[in-house]
Amino acid sequence: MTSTASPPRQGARIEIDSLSKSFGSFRAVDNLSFTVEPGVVTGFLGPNGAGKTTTLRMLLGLVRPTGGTATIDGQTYQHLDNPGQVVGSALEATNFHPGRSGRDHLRVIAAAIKVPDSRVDELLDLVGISAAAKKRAGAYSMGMRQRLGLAAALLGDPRVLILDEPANGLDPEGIRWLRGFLRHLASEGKTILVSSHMLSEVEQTVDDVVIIANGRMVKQGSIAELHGPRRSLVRTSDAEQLVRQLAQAGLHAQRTGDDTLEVSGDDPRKIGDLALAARLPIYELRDSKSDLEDLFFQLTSQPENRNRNLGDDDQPGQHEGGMQ
Ligand SMILES: Nc1ncnc2c1ncn2[C@@H]1O[C@H](COP(=O)(O)OP(=O)(O)OP(=O)(O)O)[C@@H](O)[C@H]1O
Repeated sequence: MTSTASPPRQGARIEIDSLSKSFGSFRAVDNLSFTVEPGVVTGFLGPNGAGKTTTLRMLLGLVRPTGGTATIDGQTYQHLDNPGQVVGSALEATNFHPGRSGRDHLRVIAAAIKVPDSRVDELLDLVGISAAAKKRAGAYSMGMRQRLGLAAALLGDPRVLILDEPANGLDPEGIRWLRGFLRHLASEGKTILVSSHMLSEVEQTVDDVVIIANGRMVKQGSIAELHGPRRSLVRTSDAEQLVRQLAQAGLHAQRTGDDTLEVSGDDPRKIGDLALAARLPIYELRDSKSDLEDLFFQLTSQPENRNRNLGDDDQPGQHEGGMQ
């Protein structure tokens, strides 16, 4: 494939390759490898202390890896030509001068990354906080701080957006707004990596997931893959008989309760028709979705993945400022 044949891509791929970080004898990130593609929203998930923020900080050149590499568009953050216009990030919703207004906070960043002041009002409007533009950011609610952080991340119209727990502190309406907003940015071809410690919080926002626990990879794939093949739940008067009836028609079904069964496949009409032919009433027929939060818990709480912070002796040292 020649590069001239491919259309220009707005996004840039993030590549994490054998990345590790130790703080003293504590391995916060342990040989992690994954890629994040443009044009989709990727969730970076793991329980508290799993190593998400440390990984993001290495990607942003704020923490020095003990081993491996973290690159954006093939370059480490330090080697990017114009980092402010390649990658925008919001790591902490409190990372601003509390006495400064929201607008002034954005102006300072705009000047630093050489973006015209006009972008500031544009972004305040886009994230829905223009009415509070002149208020002290210190008086903002958590949700408003999240929006301000997002505006700051987007000032340079970056191709890559990295957000640490952006849904924290947002009310249901805010989460809904964020979902639509991130989906829109992804549809423009941006690369979006969003961390969260709750799969249910981002389940409807992300297309792909990277799940880590205890600094290590647990699972990577699409949300659809996590859900597994489609299944239907059926409630009827005689589950055993319906299982037999469906089996004769080549459908795989198994009883899951006194009057319920689960059928593999994706044709509820066929199930309904077969039940009618067998003169069995249908009391309920619906998609049987796996509970992703349960799955997330199972994946991350296996003994080998259980978080060392929650009860181990091998405790990390104090956090330090600056490059670590
Ligand atoms: N500077 C540091 N010094 C010592 N230990 C650290 C330092 N930074 C992080 N850690 C430890 O590394 C582990 C991973 O922390 P990290 O903040 O990356 O996790 P996280 O997945 O982002 O968790 P959370 O969801 O709680 O933010 C934790 O045990 C944390 O205490």
